[in-house]
Amino acid sequence: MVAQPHKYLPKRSLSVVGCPFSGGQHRSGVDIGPTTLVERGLINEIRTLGWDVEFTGHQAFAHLKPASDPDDGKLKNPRYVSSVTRAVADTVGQVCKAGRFPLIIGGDHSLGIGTIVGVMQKYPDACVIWVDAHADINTPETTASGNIHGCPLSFVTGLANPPTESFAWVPKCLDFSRLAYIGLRDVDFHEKQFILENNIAAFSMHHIDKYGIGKVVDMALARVNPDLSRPIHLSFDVDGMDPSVAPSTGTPVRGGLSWRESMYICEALHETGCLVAMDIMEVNPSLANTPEEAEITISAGLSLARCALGDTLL
Ligand SMILES: NC(=[NH2+])NCCC[C@H](N)C(=O)O
Ligand SMILES: [Mn+2]
Ligand SMILES: [Mn+2]
Repeated sequence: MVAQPHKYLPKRSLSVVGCPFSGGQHRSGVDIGPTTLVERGLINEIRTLGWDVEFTGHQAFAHLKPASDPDDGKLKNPRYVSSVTRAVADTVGQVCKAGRFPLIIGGDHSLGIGTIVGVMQKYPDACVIWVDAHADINTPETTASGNIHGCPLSFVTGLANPPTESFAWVPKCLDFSRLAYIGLRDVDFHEKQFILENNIAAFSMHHIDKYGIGKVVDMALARVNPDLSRPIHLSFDVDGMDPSVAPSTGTPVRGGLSWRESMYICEALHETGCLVAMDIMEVNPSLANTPEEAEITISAGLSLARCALGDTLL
């Protein structure tokens, strides 16, 4: 495919939305993901690609942390996650409405609640490509861990809506027919049922082995965006990548996307001219056995951003 002119953005303008947040899971350090990516030159790398980049510092969440936040059923930190994702939805909504591309860097994947709600405010018919080892579609009832980063898609699709009282503000804004997964390999029992019952487009590592990544991206687009007539929101959990290329993450799963398969997804979505928003989630530089492990994970995060934003190989 030859790169198309962008269908939704008048010019290459982008806002980096840094979300230093770890409340959707239990391992500390994922909150330094965004700060580390920016320190390692994210902004400049994107500017080099011809984007006008706005970055006015990371989002501040500390004031949103309640003094006490007892579990809501099984859900951990429900009030904190709710307030943070609500603030992120506002910010992302404003960025999109201003005609800019939000590049949201996490932080844990509970932030996806906010990024999807925000993107849908401007682009209500957008589709979501969710690259992840996990399906992140547990409901407050089915979650075994209580970690909300394993639940965002049940909230925004209405599978669990309103999910609980603390998340009553979350609109049902993503139809199952507009969600496609790539890279799945660690999906919980109930999540498999939800995917099958609701006919969600789901491409696991098995499909990538069988068809190759080129075909899988085409098949995913054929399901959720057949005529390339819808905006695309790419939500990339770095644990979708194999731990050999992205080891510094909270829930690594062996047998994942290679470096090139990961970059290919981003390049191919860029080429559609429909990409309007991107999340890079679950980079946790503190979970590294060696400095090299953190290094390669950060490089991978930077590279995903460049590939999605028009870096070309030639
Ligand atoms: N965004 C992630 N890394 N999610 C991992 C989710 C793991 C598991 N399915 C859970 O519900 O807890
Ligand atoms: Mn994951
Ligand atoms: Mn995830």
